[in-house]
Amino acid sequence: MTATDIAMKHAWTQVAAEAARLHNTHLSQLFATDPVRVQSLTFDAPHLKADFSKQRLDKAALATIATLASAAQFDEWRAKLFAGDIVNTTEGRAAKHWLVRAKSPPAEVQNVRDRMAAFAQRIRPEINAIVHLGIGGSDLGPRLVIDALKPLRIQGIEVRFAANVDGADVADAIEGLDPKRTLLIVVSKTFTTQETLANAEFVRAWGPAYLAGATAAPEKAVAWGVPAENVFEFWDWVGGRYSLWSSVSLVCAVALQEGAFDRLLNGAAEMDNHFRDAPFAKNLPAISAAIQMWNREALGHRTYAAIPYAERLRLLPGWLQQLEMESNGKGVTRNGVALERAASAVTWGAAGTNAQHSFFQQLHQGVDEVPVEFIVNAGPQEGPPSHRAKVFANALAQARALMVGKSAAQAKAEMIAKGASQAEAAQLAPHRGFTGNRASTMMALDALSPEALGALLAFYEHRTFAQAVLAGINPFDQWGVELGKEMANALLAALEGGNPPADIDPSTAAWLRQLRT
Ligand SMILES: O=P(O)(O)OC[C@H]1O[C@H](O)[C@H](O)[C@@H](O)[C@@H]1O
Repeated sequence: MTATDIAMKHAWTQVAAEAARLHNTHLSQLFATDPVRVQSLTFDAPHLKADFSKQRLDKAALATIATLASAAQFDEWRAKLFAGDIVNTTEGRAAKHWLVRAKSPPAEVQNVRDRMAAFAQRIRPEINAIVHLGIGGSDLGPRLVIDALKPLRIQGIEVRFAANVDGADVADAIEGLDPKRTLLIVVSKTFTTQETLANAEFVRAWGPAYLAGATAAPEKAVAWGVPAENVFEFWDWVGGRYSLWSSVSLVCAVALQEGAFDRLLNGAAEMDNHFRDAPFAKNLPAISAAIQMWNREALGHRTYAAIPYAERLRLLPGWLQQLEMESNGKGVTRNGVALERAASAVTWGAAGTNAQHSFFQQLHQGVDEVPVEFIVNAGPQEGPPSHRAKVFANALAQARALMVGKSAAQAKAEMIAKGASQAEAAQLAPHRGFTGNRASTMMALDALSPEALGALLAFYEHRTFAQAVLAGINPFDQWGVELGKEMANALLAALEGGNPPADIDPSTAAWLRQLRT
């Protein structure tokens, strides 16, 4: 065991003791004993405010997690990230996604930005549609940004995305478009991804007039047929799920109004400065990481739900899912030692208020507690002005209901007051009671501007990194996706008429026989 491992083990004993102290404390009680709880557990960062007062922890618990952060060498790892040191140790790479959005980037980054802007200006008058093909990190980020910033979209340019290798996706993507006025953008860091290349072959054969690519393997894109002048590079030091700031978002540079993409980068850079410079105790991504870790590793909540109460952020949970689960869904420490506790929870969610009418039932009355992260847009909103208060009322009500609940006795009394008989009320009370005491965070963006969106997404990137540091893992590799890819290649050959692999198991063999084309 290294000295760091020993220090972290010791700090964990203290964190676990704090968790045991607070395990049976009702959230409402925490407010009763601390009149300044809201102020002391609300944190600000550029464009973003977060209130953690409805989480099951107090200042003492947070201070204990801070000792874990120093045992885990949080300051040192953060410095390494921003120094461009090799933090992705299994692949021998830096993780410099922050450099791609820097205010004064190096020449190679600025050069691509300038080429993207020039390309955007040149191509806009020629097209009325863009088909963006990519998957995972080459899809989820730009898809979210295009959806979130719809009011800033250029009129007259339709944007379609396809990722899935189920042909329905790409068939939908070109449906009704005029190839003579369509720009196809093929996005793949490696330019080897089966799904993206299969979709790209199909759309290229359909005959789009314009073709561009975004990749960290420009020679492969050119060999595939993208004109060299339309290949926009990014670099192996930008992880796929951290890449939306790069040429991966060429679609945003073209389809959003002039300057919007730069504003997104600027907002992210503001969050970078905050994360880089603020001490742990005032650092929003770091504190939020500590709370994520507290919920997962100290209190044992296996999942959490991210619920944006903003329709324009409806794609946020999907993007966040890849970011967090592909980064921190790991089983060993940086040194390859099996983890004693999980490094991250299952991330899932959907936009409110829709989510209230589908799965919130379980959040309120299911046996397992699922911490919820609410995100609201406190700035101007689109559509009918009277809707604004309704969105906020619902978000606040859900968070409050999760916390305060309603006892069976209270439910019974309410029913009797409304005229139910004693027997009927007694029978229904257990069904109509809520345990409450369920944790949530309330976060607010100052607007749904490109800057605020950039800051929010960068906040999540840094939180993911900070959580990885607290868990002692490498968040920048994804070896777990490789095995399935290798097997898919072998099975594809068998499905297309070749022999099944010699070591095939009986179940897969039976399915191969059934599904063979
Ligand atoms: O951008 P690409 O090289 O096509 O990769 C697309 C995606 O596929 C891989 O399987 C990885 O798991 C993702 O991290 C990546 O974003």
